[in-house]
Amino acid sequence: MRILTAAQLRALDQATIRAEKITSGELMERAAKAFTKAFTRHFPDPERPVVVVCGTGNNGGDGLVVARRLKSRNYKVSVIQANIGTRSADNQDNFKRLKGQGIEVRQLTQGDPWPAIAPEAVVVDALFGTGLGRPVAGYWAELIDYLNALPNFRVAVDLPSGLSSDGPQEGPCVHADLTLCLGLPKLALFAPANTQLLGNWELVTFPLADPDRLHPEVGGGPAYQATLNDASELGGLLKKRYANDHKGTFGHAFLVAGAFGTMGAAVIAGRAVLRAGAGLLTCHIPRSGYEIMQISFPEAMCKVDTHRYHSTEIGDLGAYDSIGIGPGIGQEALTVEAVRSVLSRYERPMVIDADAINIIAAHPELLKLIPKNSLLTPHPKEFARLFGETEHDFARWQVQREVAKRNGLVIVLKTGFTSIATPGGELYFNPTGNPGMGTAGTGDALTGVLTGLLAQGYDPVTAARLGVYLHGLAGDLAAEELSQEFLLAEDVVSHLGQAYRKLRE
Ligand SMILES: NC(=O)C1=CN([C@@H]2O[C@H](COP(=O)(O)OP(=O)(O)OC[C@H]3O[C@@H](n4cnc5c(N)ncnc54)[C@H](OP(=O)(O)O)[C@@H]3O)[C@@H](O)[C@H]2O)[C@@H](O)CC1
Ligand SMILES: [K+]
Repeated sequence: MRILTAAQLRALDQATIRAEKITSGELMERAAKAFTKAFTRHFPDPERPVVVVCGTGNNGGDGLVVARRLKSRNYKVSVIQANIGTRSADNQDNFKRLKGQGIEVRQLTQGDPWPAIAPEAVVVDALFGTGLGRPVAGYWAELIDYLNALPNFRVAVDLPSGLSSDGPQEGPCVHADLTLCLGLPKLALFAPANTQLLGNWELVTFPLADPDRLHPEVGGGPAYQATLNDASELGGLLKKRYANDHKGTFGHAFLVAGAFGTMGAAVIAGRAVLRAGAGLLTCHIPRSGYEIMQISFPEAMCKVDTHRYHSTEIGDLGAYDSIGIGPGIGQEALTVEAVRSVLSRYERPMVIDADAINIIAAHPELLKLIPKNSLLTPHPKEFARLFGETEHDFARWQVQREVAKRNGLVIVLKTGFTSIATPGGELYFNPTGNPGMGTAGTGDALTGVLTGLLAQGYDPVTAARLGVYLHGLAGDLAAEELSQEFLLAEDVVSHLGQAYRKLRE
């Protein structure tokens, strides 16, 4: 699913109107109908009052339609009409259509005292959406502050009013508890900095023209800013397994992980390699980790380093279909040389994580040794160490894209909505995962999953998209069963089976 800019979304609306021979009012009706359906799912009790705060653009127009539709379902709904500017045509029409419906409408004009809102009411925020042209200021900014200070539950129509859809946040913004985003996702939904403003968000879909078919009109195509991975597409990318396949078919993965005190990272990552479906796994570990590995994970073969505590000399790499390197390896001088040697000798895409990333950050000349199309999986701090600090999320995505393209790498930036930048210049966002996965070892599990997918012959971009999705989905399924608080990395790994099953459905 494409992620469009506000301008592209406007063009897509027009393209939909032309292609389907509908009016803009009918499109607004579609959007508001879908919103109302989602809203009543969240708030099934029609006795709970709903106050829709509407602006004068089409976001406000949506709010007016929502009010009318909720009223027809017997909700106790009223409208606060903020007279911000000139009404859009569809706003005007829908304002007229409110007459005679028995909906209380309170007008709010600059300078008016703030309207009283009962604390139990759900506030529907329809002041501004994607048409925000500048930071909100003056009286309307104070209205946003007023709404934010209320104890009420706030539901944003499309976006929290005041949120910049395509760039860093400027100016005041409604703090939504729930955002029901209309049609297609906007980049702002994925920015970690916006988490508090958006609350939980959901996409509310309704029929819109396909932006890929209409991209000349929408100004998109390669210029679309990003794509949200969805199950329907990813499910189709899973490889089939055939009766005569055997462990050789599914690849032999090699993992360089663990050191004295961090052998858990090797165990978790190793399990994930095989649970993701690789046929064979060899782990390179320091001598002191040998018993730990063999006892806790008998399915793995071990190659033991000459050093007791660290990996220092890594032998022949020719036999392996994929390599994962980094979890728990530390940054000892001899380990740095071992990483350098692996990077310079292996010629296929590999997975580079954790300490291997920190080693590369400390020795930038290593970046050039990384085999083309390899996967780098930094979290934001590691990303900053590698590629420098950025001012905001949007700038970081830009850098992520540039460095992926320039270096021919797949860069997996691990955030709430992990982003994947490809050598081809695309940016994908992942929708699965939950805060319960912010616990030790889940990153090691991801390294394992990605290494396991590469071993099975998935191309690196598909491996990244699938691996991040499956890992997050396994975490979601585990959290559903066990709670987010309880979650351990091994629960994520042990739910990979269910995640595969669900994705195949
Ligand atoms: N396909 C879909 O998803 C569909 C989406 N739809 C909906 O349309 C929404 C976009 O509607 P929109 O373009 O009319 O813009 P909207 O956000 O209502 O604001 C514009 C108004 O605000 C004003 N204004 C702007 N900034 C301001 C400021 N800082 N301070 C004060 N005023 C400011 C601006 O005035 P102006 O800048 O012209 O002075 C204008 O009056 C979108 O979010 C979705 O809800 C559906 O209806 C159809 C299908
Ligand atoms: K809004």
